[in-house]
Amino acid sequence: MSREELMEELGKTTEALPSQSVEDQGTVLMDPDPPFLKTYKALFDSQPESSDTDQAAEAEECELPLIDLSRLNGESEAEQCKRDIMAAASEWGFFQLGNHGVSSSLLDRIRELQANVFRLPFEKKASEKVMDLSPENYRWGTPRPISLRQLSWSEAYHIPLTPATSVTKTSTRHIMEEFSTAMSWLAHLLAGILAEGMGHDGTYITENCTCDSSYLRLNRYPPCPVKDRVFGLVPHTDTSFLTIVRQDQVGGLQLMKDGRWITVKPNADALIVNIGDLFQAWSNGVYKSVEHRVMSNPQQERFSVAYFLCPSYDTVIRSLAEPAIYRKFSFGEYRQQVQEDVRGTGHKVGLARFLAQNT
Ligand SMILES: C=C1C[C@]23C[C@@]1(O)CC[C@H]2[C@@]12CC[C@H](O)[C@@](C)(C(=O)O1)[C@H]2[C@@H]3C(=O)O
Ligand SMILES: O=C(O)CCC(=O)C(=O)O
Ligand SMILES: [Fe+2]
Repeated sequence: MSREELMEELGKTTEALPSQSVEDQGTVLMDPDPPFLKTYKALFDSQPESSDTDQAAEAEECELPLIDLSRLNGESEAEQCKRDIMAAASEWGFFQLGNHGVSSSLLDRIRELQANVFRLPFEKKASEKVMDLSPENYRWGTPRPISLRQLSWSEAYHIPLTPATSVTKTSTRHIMEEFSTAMSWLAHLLAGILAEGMGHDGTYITENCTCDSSYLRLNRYPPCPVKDRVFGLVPHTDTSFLTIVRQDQVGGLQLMKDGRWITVKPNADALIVNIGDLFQAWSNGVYKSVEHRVMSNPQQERFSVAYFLCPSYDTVIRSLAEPAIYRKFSFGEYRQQVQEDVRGTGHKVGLARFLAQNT
């Protein structure tokens, strides 16, 4: 969708903007960035300027295991390819996919859509439906950070993949559906291979991960003038079975490996796959949901899009093996606990809340 088409589509809603004096209007109207410095002023004023060394120090760059997915088509190579996927999920919790079959033109159209949507004025993103993305799905910063270490200098659209309610599908919805269909197919393929590695035929995943519980997350990381004091996205593990991420050339994604942060080298042709909390619990710790974060960048804005493979809320995650590390829990219970912790303490606790011996 070109910028002209987008502005045309938005033209119908521009008069809805709040009436402000010209200079305010100038500020309000055009600034796409969320008001981080203003909103979290108390934190910036009260916390020392000292930048946290582990954030300032450049983490070493690594080549994530790269899996060439076309090997699955070869008679002889398919089994080895599956073993490589299981090994990466177990030792790294992360791997990259080459020859994944998602067209680069689709990836480019998603990036272009993100650039157009996120460049709209913050006021509009926060208060109005932008194309068919509603303001409830627009997130930015962190709900109630206690310290700057808990603040994420980023904004995101969280897009549930329930079948589109609107009959007239806008071009946005088309692009989203095309992309999420491709991601869903890949995610189910990988989940099936990982489940097979656990001696299960994977139907448990495919039957429970209907598309209406998985979701897309469009991320934008605005340029950050206080780079050494905040993250683009705070360290976290994902609340999913697995996540497929496409980052752009700017880079900044880091993951924890052997107690050290390492930077994932951007590779425009590859998709990044990371194991989420639910696969770690279900596999009883065989597959690892690894902490990752995004570093803020003073000069360049960064975009990424993530697809989260999630089961329905009533699906019970029960460890396959004994003794179970985690007690069984429903995905709904898990999500609820994560949200409670994020709202209450400013960060996600995650699986540590569900250790078996806690019962
Ligand atoms: C502030 C937070 C919300 C989040 C957990 C976190 O501490 C940082 C990352 C956020 C994220 C990103 C990916 C997923 O959408 C999510 C569910 C997750 O696992 O980590 C969200 C968390 C959330 O919104 O609950
Ligand atoms: O932007 C990235 O590269 C990673 C985003 C991420 O970790 C997430 O959305 O959970
Ligand atoms: Fe993540």
